[in-house]
Amino acid sequence: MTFVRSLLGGVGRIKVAARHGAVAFTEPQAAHSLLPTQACRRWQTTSSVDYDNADPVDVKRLRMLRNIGISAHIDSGKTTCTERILYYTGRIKEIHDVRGRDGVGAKMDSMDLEREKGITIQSAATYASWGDYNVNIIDTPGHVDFTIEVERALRVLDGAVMILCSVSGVQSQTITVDRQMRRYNVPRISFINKMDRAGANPFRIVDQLRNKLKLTAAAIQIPIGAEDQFRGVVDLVKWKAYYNEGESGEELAERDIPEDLMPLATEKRHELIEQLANVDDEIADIYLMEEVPTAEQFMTAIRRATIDLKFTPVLMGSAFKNTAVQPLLNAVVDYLPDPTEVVNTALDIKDNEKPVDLSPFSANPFVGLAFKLEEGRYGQLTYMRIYQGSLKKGSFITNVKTGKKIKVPRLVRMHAADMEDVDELGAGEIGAMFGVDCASGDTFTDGSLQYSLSSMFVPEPVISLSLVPKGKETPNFSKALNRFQKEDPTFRVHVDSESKETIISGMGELHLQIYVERMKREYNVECLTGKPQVAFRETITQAAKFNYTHKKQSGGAGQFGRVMGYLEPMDKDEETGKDIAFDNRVVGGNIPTNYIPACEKGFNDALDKGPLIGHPVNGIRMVLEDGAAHAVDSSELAFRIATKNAFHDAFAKAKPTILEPIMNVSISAPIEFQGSVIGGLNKRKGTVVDTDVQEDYFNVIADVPLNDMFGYSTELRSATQGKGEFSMEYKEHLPVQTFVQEQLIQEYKKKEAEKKKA
Ligand SMILES: Nc1nc2c(ncn2[C@@H]2O[C@H](COP(=O)(O)OP(=O)(O)OP(=O)(O)O)[C@@H](O)[C@H]2O)c(=O)[nH]1
Repeated sequence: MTFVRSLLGGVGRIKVAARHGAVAFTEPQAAHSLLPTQACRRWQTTSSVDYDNADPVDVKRLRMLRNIGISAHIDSGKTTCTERILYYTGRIKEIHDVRGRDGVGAKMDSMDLEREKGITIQSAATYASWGDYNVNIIDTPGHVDFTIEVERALRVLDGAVMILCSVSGVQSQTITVDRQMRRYNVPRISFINKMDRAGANPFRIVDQLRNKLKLTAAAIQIPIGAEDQFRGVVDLVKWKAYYNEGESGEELAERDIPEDLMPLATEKRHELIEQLANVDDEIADIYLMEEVPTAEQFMTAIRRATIDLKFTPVLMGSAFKNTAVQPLLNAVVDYLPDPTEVVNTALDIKDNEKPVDLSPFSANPFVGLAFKLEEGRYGQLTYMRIYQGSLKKGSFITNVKTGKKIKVPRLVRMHAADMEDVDELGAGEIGAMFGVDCASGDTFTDGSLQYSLSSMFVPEPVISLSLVPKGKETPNFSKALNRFQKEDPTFRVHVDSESKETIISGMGELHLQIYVERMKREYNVECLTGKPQVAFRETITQAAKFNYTHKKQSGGAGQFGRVMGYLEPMDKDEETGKDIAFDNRVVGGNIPTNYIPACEKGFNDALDKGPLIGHPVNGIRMVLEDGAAHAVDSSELAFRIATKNAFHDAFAKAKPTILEPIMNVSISAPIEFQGSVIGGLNKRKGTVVDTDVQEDYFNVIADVPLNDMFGYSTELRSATQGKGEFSMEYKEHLPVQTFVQEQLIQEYKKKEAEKKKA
């Protein structure tokens, strides 16, 4: 039997030098890592797969395999749910709850910090057997600061379970997860958890899936009993009632539908048929004839529509109360695709990067994607999804990007923090190799193919902190930073060229705090941190010309370089994710070609520290059209300086502006505090996008500049007597208001002047 499991990783930066506790890094391999992946896979129902020419044993193995992710808003119960799945599938012998209530903690939250804080930080992966099926599960973190973990998981998975809370429903992070699932074309089933909670209302959540996420969704179950009387579910497809029995709900009893539930079951089955008829022709015909589909017709239609990304079946249960988790597992195998139902496309580098469909069988030449790197106790672990062919211990594979051939020294499958050695992993599977040096996102083949699988979407960091190790200098400081960067592409490190301070940046305060804490716990390096700073950016809003001559003739060899051209705003390129370009259009040799790279260097020098407030410059194209050189005095340095200064001149004329990260903030609190919460948001320059009221609680979603969110948790706590909750996620960078721009510039000038004095 073959299994799979695991998670993924980041495009690392490579360390170049470490001195005085500061670390310098080369640029990340960003262009490759930013390719959007929409184009790289699509879904198919089984008809176009060439099963006839494949090994029947391999086909059977693949048909019995599911690679799934579990994603949701924070605290919806993903970890609890995964724990129950592991228990019912026999992977673990006992149930332990999150937050270490019983001193053990859930199996999937294996880092100490995770257990203490009761949140999932690194996605843990595991596999389980359900009947004749092998299911590989990735438990992804819910907090927005760890979005990259979710992105990585979705890239290599074939299907997902989206968990929602039966009371809170669609929350801000659910919207993020929805966006990610769409980006990576992941078919999903939805699971409404916490059905035991007071106020649980699954049908209101189904409405939210339709209205807020615009999904064609329908419940395929109804609950038996409500809140603390919740005891099981009626399956509208199989037309049977299911109850969990036994101490931990390990027995699933099938009975007839109770009489009193018949009217609701009939109504909801009708709704299911109606929704399916909208997306599936076969059900549409049955619906028009006013008939009821058979269980088999229902199941094939739900499977077809789910895999085609047209429909999400909605299930419900209570992981914590051990109710209706087994039907969820049944739905995973019944409705989510196996690896042969996914068409993954690679680019053939030998053939002008022509897209080629990969064939998911083990007999084909090997193609795999290294999607996560993890530095563990026993060395570097590289997680790999095998797209075609098989990966064998001791075999040689080639890194397509570097051309380096390596031997697979050791191959394992992961079970949270534990591992199990294996000799071979077949097509469609996920596993990990030891001791292989590569970057996350690298494609490996057997050497006969030069295929490249496009890589993962990496969001921009929004917040940064300066970091100084306390006490004596230690190489562990740079070692830790280097490792974190290799693991997590949203965690960046750079050294401020003037202050020589090490600056870390990432997706939120919690994200950075966790790394500072891990430095202390795992590397014994305590650090002092500066105040969190918003990751502003600088850009221009109109084109402006430059014509700049750099000239110096004070004794010795002179310096001469003249550059002419213009700057213009540049939108992000959809294909490459790049929004910065240097375009050389000099003809006739007015600037000799050997000086052009120096000009480009000058342009890059100018981007690091914007002229307005010293933040990075984005969204700009520099077009070099003409210039002049001197036979004796021109040099690379002269052209580099000329271009940097020309950039500054033109930047000032191009209506420059500061961009700030805008956060999508979701707040919920008791209804009596609605006025003060909305008032608080207004004061923080928030724009309310949506509000809704459920029972005695209200939810509000607003866009607020990150710069105005500092201290918000304290404010919310005091405004709601500690009863309000909020979460936020990065939405976009937008121009700051004019007066804010003025303020920021003045502050920056003052700081610079103070630095000079000192
Ligand atoms: N009432 C109730 N509580 C639940 C249920 N499932 C989980 N919980 C509780 O909800 C809290 C969060 O559960 P987790 O399983 O950690 O949620 P998560 O989604 O993995 O959380 P993150 O990893 O932090 O995003 C814990 O206190 C659980 O005990 C449920 O079915 N009913």
